Amino acid sequence: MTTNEQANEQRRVDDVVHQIGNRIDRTTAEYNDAHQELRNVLKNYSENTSVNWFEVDDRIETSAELQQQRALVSRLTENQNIIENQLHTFQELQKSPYFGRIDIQDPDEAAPESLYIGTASFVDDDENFLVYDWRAPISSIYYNGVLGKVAYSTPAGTQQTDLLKKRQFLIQDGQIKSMFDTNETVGDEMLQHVLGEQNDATMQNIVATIQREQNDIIRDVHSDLLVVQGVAGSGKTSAILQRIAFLLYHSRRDLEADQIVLFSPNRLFSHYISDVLPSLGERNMRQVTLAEFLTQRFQGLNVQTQFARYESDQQHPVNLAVRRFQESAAMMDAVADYCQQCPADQMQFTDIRFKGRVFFDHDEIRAIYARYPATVPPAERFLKTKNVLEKRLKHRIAEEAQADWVRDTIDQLSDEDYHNLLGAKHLGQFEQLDDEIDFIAREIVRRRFRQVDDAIYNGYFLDVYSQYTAFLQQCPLPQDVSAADWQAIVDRYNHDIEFHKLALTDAAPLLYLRDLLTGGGLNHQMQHLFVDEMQDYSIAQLIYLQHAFPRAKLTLLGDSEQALFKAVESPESILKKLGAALHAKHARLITLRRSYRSTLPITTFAKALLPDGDQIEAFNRPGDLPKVVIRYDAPAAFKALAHELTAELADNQTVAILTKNTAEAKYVYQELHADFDLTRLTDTDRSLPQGVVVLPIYLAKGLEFDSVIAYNVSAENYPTDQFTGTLYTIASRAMHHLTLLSIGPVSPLIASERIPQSDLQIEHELSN
Ligand SMILES: Nc1ncnc2c1ncn2[C@@H]1O[C@H](COP(=O)(O)OP(=O)(O)OP(=O)(O)O)[C@@H](O)[C@H]1O
Repeated sequence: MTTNEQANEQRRVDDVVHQIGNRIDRTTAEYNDAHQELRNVLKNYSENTSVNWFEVDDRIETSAELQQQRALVSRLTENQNIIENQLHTFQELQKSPYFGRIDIQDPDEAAPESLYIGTASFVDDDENFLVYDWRAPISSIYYNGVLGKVAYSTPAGTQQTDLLKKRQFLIQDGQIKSMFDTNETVGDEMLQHVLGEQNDATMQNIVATIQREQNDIIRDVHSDLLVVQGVAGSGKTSAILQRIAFLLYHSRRDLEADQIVLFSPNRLFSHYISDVLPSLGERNMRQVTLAEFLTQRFQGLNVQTQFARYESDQQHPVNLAVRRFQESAAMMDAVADYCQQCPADQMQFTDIRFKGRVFFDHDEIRAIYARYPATVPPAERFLKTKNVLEKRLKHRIAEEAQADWVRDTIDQLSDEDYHNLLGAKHLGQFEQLDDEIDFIAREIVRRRFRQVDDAIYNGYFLDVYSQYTAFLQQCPLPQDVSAADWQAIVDRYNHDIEFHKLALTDAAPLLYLRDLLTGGGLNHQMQHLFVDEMQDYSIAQLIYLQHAFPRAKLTLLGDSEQALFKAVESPESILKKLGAALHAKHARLITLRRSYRSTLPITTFAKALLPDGDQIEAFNRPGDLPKVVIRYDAPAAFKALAHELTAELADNQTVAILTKNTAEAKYVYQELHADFDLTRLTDTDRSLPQGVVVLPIYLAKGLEFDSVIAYNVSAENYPTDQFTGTLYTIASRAMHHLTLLSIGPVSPLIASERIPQSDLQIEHELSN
């Protein structure tokens, strides 16, 4: 690239930055006006709320006026927020207005045109696009096309053009730091630069360097089930976030950020990714972990977390055949069949009680339920039963309203209470005073019986926990599960429930059973459901999530090699299984094989841990070989660990010691915290502190660190290939440096012929 050319480009950058600066001035003035207007209205509002609270008629009038003012406040606040967002977008653009340029020659145009692409559009006062949003239809050429004839989709159909030039820029604070012309989709030079940077504790957007396969994930608007299987560090999480930004742009009118939900692996991760969408001018989607979701659905029960189960699996043998069945689509089908045919006499109805006495007897409830034929779906029968109970409750209220205690209560009501009970009804609305008194009487009784009303509304008259036991008792079992093993599961479930506990494996089938029988649990608002680290979810859980969010399109992302909780599966078999279980109409699998996170030596080592690791393509970023440090007792090991830590801290911003489980993390913390600024992270932590962190690997899922020290990769600690996924996940968290500390002989997974010694630096101290 000639310096002349760079000077021309810099002149354009200067001009665009100048125009953005002018726009910022104007927008700031607009913002100040909007802010002042809002303040005036708010002042007026707070003055109004302190008057006229004594006379009922005045109160009603005041309330109408207040409602009008509240609507005005909300409109002005929204307006102020919009201007504030615009301002923020312009301020970001001013620093780095764009990262790409494409020159195209449209068939019906005389001359070629240069288009510049950035994180948002910028249009000058004459309606010229000085910068195109990276999500605009034309921008897809930048990510997908190689020079020559290219096509791109627009709302009006596919368009053709000739791509003459593709240029990438790195612009910081208005200055071009580097620029390259490329024929590739997005050239490696730029990626080298971006990936070589240090980690700054939160994830960055990748819009300047999105790769072709990632772009397919981001721009897919047709699939109802999109499964992404990508190796560690291949940009799955990045792709989800840019996909959300794309979807919000693409469906601006009918999709809001809070109609998108992401199931994330842990709370640290939620925080780690929280800056990406705002950096693209979008609001964050909803985020929830599986544990949070289940806790919310099972209020009052202590549901086992994935982490607790992982820890417990390491200590107690697991009956794999039973576990496989409990987590399968067959189990969920069995639940659905059971609910569909469950006769009234097997429904576990319970009494609705009030003040220690039976208000509605369970046999009365059963008789109502039994009125409706078995052809009516169970949730509908349940709803009809609720309606009948509501009617009967109304009747009981009317009867009770005649009781003496009610009349006595009315006599003692203050004016204020009387008006409160009248609620929206105006004084004098009733023709007879008796009617008004009757109304008040029923209102008093209704409030007294609210608990019964709530019990009916919430369907508390069905004991879903015993119903689940009844289901388990009759559940058809696969051949490899014996009746005795199954009975042990039923007993354990009953025992747990008694202590308000629930095993993770029971959560999805139990929720499914509850929803199918009672008709609750559905969220029709969500339009997109994303599940990251899907390999840690059972098919049963995914089926439940799809059931719970019936309108949502699904994007599931994972890496079966990183399965800490179960065995590895091939992407194709996963898609087949999911497509069938989730009844997808348009299922699509995208496989990402190129790993971007780690240096070449780290990825080379990590992939060699896996039997089929040669499918992983390492990005060619140079770096030091992973270092294996072997010591033969704990004191020597901690001395070495302290030494390594000091060295790593000198060169890196984020250093993590990753362990196999919580017990190890606690131990490492005990040994080191006196000498280092060290934080042990647990599943309640939400953000990554400065200094060194120590945490079990399952809490580091989805995260990355400049330097990783894997604690105790000895043969004793990682004896068999059951731990391959754990070790691979640990190694693949490292961006620039990886150290493997072993106390005693190193794991056979590392001392394997698949890993040539030349791929490692080995520091071996013989015991004396
Ligand atoms: N196209 C890209 N341009 C620049 N950086 C990228 C690109 N794709 C991925 N990266 C970077 O690679 C790293 C790994 O990405 P990400 O965390 O999205 O991968 P992942 O597949 O979700 O990883 P894992 O499954 O191991 O958690 C991040 O630092 C991300 O910014």
